[in-house]
Amino acid sequence: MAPPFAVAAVSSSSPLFSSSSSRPILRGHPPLGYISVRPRHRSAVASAAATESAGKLLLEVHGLTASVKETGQQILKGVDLTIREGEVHAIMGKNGSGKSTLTKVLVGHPHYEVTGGTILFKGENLIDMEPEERSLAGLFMSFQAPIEIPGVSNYDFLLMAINARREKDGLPALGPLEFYSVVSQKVEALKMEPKILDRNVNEGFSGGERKRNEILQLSVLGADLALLDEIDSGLDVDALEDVAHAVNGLLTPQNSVLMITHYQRLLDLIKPSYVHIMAVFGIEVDYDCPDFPTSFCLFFLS
Ligand SMILES: Nc1ncnc2c1ncn2[C@@H]1O[C@H](COP(=O)(O)OP(=O)(O)OP(=O)(O)O)[C@@H](O)[C@H]1O
Repeated sequence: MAPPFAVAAVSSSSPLFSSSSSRPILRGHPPLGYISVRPRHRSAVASAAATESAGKLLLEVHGLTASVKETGQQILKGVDLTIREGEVHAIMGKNGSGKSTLTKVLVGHPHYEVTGGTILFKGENLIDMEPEERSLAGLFMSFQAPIEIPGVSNYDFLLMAINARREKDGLPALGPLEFYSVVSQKVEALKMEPKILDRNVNEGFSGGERKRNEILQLSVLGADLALLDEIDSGLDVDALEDVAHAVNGLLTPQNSVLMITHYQRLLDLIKPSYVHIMAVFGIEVDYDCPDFPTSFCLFFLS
């Protein structure tokens, strides 16, 4: 049976934190698998002003439930999540609480079945789209364990992927030489060896190389919403800084990032506008957090 985890967004400025101990006040038990990111305690005027100044809606998830297709085991039990353009969201929480499953469901991973709720991406029903269509619509996912593609070089893979995106956008295909000048700059920016382009996708790559390669794919393809699942795992300090620098360099007021992490060090490098925490014990805290001091997250994880 899946554990009774809940997800909430928290802020240091929240009155739910007592000033003396910085501990959150428990507010009863939210529904299992619950995620909410919308502030509940703002005044109507403050809420209206915030909505007016906020970016356009990018992702709207409501009451999402999902199961493992093969066994019918329910993993997601009613997820609500709203992401606007220009926001960086982080999800933290205990192992096995459903963080990766949520992102895999968003990209249409075939192992999972959506059993209820809605997902709108840029106003379109994401659930009706094939995984390829989701990618072409501007969704990118960096997997926790990136897969190998034997027999396909990194260079050919990236060229195919970018040309598929360009075709969808009505742009002419890039030729191999033209693309080389684009991709080699990205490789250099990520401090990767140029020969990484000639190697088969992820074949024999070290853990760190795989993670950098995921971010190389993101920087070549671009995305309206990038889902980054534990991009910090397996990276040494320098590599983490390079990867975070690359992700920060891709952020614009029009695109967004949803990152999963267990570590504060990533949040120190890629500053989140919202942090959602998979919490046990039915803690429900529900605020946005532009200046979130990430040590608060660790309280929940300890
Ligand atoms: N395809 C699957 N088959 C069986 N069980 C699955 C499958 N996918 C996910 N689960 C189960 O669902 C639960 C949530 O898994 P998930 O990987 O989403 O957790 P997580 O929060 O990302 O964990 P971690 O922090 O360890 O990466 C786990 O108990 C996991 O074993």
